[in-house]
Amino acid sequence: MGVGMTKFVMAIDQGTTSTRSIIFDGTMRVVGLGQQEFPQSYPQSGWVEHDPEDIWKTTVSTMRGAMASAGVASSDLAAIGIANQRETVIIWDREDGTPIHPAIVWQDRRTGDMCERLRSEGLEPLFSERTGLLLDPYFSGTKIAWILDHVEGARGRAEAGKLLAGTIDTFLIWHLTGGKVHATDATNAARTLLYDIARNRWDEELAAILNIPLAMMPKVLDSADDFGVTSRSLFGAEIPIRGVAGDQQAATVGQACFTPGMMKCTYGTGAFAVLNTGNTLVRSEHRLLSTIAYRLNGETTYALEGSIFIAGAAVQWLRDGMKILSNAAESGRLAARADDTQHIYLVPAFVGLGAPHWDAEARGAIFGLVRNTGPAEIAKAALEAVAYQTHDLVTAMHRDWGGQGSAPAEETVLRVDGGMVASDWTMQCIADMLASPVDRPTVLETTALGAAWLAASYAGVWPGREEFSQSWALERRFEPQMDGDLRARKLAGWHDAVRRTLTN
Ligand SMILES: Nc1ncnc2c1ncn2[C@@H]1O[C@H](COP(=O)(O)OP(=O)(O)O)[C@@H](O)[C@H]1O
Ligand SMILES: O=P(O)(O)OC[C@H](O)CO
Repeated sequence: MGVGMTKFVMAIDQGTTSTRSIIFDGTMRVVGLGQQEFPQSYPQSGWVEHDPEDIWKTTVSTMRGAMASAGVASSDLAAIGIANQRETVIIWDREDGTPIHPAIVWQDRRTGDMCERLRSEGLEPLFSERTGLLLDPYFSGTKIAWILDHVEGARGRAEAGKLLAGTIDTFLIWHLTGGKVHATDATNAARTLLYDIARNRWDEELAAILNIPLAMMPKVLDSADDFGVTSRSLFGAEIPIRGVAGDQQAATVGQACFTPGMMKCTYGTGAFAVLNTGNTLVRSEHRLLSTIAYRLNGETTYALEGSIFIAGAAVQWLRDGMKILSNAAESGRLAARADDTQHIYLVPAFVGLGAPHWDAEARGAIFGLVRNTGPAEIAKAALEAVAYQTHDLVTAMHRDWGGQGSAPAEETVLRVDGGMVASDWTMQCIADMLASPVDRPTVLETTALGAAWLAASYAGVWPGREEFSQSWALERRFEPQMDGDLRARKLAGWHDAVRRTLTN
């Protein structure tokens, strides 16, 4: 590769439990990786925080680690793409960058009362109409309001223009550019409860209701755009930041779900199903979210999203909390030898339930325990819960999408990715519950790949949409095998268990 022809691209995947930086070469192959976990903080029941310093430090050190492992210098990188855990917010001082509070993480439930109050004032339809979201503590807006309400003097400083707010992408861009750029992309803005997704602009009325000065919010750019360059003091060279998207939207891009009706689901800590609805903003009648899949060249592509808060996290709980697994992979082996005559249902409402129930107060439950229930049956129930919830989301999507007179989503298969798709047992179970195929691609780093493609296509070093879509390759298709009656019985048992868990 000659001078000036560098095609290496770095993706930063700043996730809930770890930060990863991955370098791809010009043929879109992974050539270097840096990964670091960081601590989670649970200061009160239902609260989840991250230390912004951990997020920043793991980002820089994994970027350096990825360059070292690939043997690539900063000057060899054509562009950086950022994918981030969404909704998590940080507020910091405009002058010196100091955060005024720990990051409040997407899973955090502390603004449940605020959401309840806004709902009781009849405001949910307004928020929903403008933002495509619901009044749930999951989203950023009430978290920002909470910090402004609880940190002394914060609202005054925000009104005076002294504080900046942002989701994790914005926080990283600000620091990477040495405080020069305060920006986000449309997919991240779409998760704040402050952004009008039809008009593509911050909404003054919603900001006024939440008492958030819009001056503290970042400029909103396309998902592939000019987000500035990294400051020379960090890595030697100035590396252009050219792609940004929330991690689930980045995975949608990485899975090449560019055609309306295509759908992916990412199974990590939680699970997030995203259905591309093209340039149609589909309003869900089944409590799914309407959101932005990506915005390219000023053109918005919309999506329907179903969000499950606990997927792989239930496996982590079995491993670290209950100590009935020595590693995550053991869950599938245990499930495979569970006693089939037992009907155990685990409703993983550890932080409430997301779509389609949106019950912030619900907490987890296990039903159907008998005298000889053991680790195998519990592990099976935890994995099945992921499949049942996927079924509920995908069913709701079919109804919403079919109702628009578009090609039925039933005709498309579900593309899957995320740490949990390593589990063949779980993937088969999902295909069985959906009664439709599940496709696992060869590249499982789809979130990073999507962020890299956004940046690299903007920088002109990777192919465009068509060629990129054709490079998507199937590793394994899971075909449904379960008898229809058994499936119906199991789903009925699940729905009964959920009913008994809900508080609303
Ligand atoms: N073989 C497996 N079987 C079941 N769950 C798994 C397996 N491997 C990983 N996981 C789960 O996947 C999750 C990690 O996925 P990852 O995509 O890295 O998560 P995140 O991006 O949310 O931090 C963990 O919660 C882990 O329990
Ligand atoms: O960090 P992940 O991969 O679990 O993703 C978190 C989501 O973006 C939350 O909305």
